[in-house]
Amino acid sequence: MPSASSIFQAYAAMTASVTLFKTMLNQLVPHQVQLYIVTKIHSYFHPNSSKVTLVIDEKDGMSNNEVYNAAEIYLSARISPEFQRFKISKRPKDRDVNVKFGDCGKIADSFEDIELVWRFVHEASKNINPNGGGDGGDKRYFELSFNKQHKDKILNCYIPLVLNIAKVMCNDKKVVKLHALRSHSYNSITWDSVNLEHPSTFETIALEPTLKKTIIEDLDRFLKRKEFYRRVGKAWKRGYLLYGPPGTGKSSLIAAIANYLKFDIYDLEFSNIRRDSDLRKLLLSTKNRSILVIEDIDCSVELPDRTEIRTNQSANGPSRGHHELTLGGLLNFIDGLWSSCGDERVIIFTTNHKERLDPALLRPGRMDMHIHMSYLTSEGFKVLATNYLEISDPHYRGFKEVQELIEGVQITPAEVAEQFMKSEDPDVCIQGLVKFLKRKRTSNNDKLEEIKDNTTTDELLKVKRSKNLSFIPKEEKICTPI
Ligand SMILES: Nc1ncnc2c1ncn2[C@@H]1O[C@H](COP(=O)(O)OP(=O)(O)OP(=O)(O)O)[C@@H](O)[C@H]1O
Ligand SMILES: [Mg+2]
Repeated sequence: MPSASSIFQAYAAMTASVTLFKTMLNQLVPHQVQLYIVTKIHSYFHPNSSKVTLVIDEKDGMSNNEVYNAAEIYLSARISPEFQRFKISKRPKDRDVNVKFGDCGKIADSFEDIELVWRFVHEASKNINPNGGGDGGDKRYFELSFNKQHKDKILNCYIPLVLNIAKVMCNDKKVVKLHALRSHSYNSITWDSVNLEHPSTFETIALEPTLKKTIIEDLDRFLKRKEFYRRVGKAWKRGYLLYGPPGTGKSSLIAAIANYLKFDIYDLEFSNIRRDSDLRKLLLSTKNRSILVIEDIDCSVELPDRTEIRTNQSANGPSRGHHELTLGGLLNFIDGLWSSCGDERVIIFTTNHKERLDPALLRPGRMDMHIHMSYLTSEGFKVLATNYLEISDPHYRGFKEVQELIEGVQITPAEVAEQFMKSEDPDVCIQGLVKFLKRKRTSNNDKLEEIKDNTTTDELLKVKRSKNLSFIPKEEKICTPI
């Protein structure tokens, strides 16, 4: 049996050699390398420490954390049937039920062969609110764990992918909103919103097929060109001017565009706005991915143009008129300030009288595309017959006669829609439309005869145009991308 003194001697010798080894190691091996070796040895005995965990809090200070929101949406599509517990909710304005990954354990995911585990954590606040629940100080976060060596790839590729997938999923579910102006008693004006229930889509709208195709392609191109707009230093916005007689589908086209893009509509009614400063405030509070609509721009409000304002101001001092809103103020936003602080904006003006518009609004570069919404054509009639009467057979009885009549009479889609609403029997509707078209043709002929007796040929032509009488060849639908 070894004596206590021999044990002590052996221990002293070992301590001395460890100290000597340490000194030599410190002299021979740099500190960084030593650390690496120690970490490697440690991770061999503790394999879990090769994992890293990202914590994604619900809030970042006062603001929402976009990564948290995206993770919530992304993971909702990955809830597998074996989960026994998850959350569902539906807010009044939601279209569908939302499924959320709640206290249901872990969700495994993979990205380029990297294994990932998501975990949802909810820490209830200890302070009890008398109205029920916590005091609002509950903490919610996601934990995302994976092997440390993939940290850069996860941060630079996987997280952006989650954000993008969530954006697309959100867009699919998105309920398009219509924002309209609301005046308050204390002289301020704000946006008020409702769900856009307008059912108009590119399938239901009666338009020349080529015009429809051109508009859809233009919108698609616009959405794809974020980088292009950045490169050429232009604001990422697109302007459309829709012009044509009442009832030809200008407002319906706006709703179809909104439903297609899933963009909210901001309906800017000029008569409610007094000053440029109000206009600026309202426009700055609109969101990206939205459509700003100004209907009937020619008669919305008497917008004095820039030269008028300058002349009035030099003659009478600064204008203190009731309406201090100027065309310049509006144009500044379209071209200047607002364009540079908003992304994915569409601006649509409508008018029944393009010729009355201020040339400043029409000059190239301001409205990218001028779209003429005109009277119904044979092709447009087929779309309406399919939508309203559910008849897609182009040889259906009565169609030939209607199409011949339509070629000689100017009739709006709204007028045809009205005829098609009169009965549930398609044959009755077609007969009613034939009679309506014949009456319209006769009354136009009578008017022309009456005018003819008292006017010269030039005047007659003018009258024909101004009254949109028949026998004038239909103007071609103009669609001018600028
Ligand atoms: N091109 C069209 N395709 C399908 N339906 C149409 C079309 N044009 C008009 N309609 C029908 O007529 C109704 C009125 O159309 P809409 O309000 O879009 O016309 P508008 O051109 O905006 O008229 P206004 O100049 O008076 O504002 C619509 O609700 C729709 O039912
Ligand atoms: Mg309209």
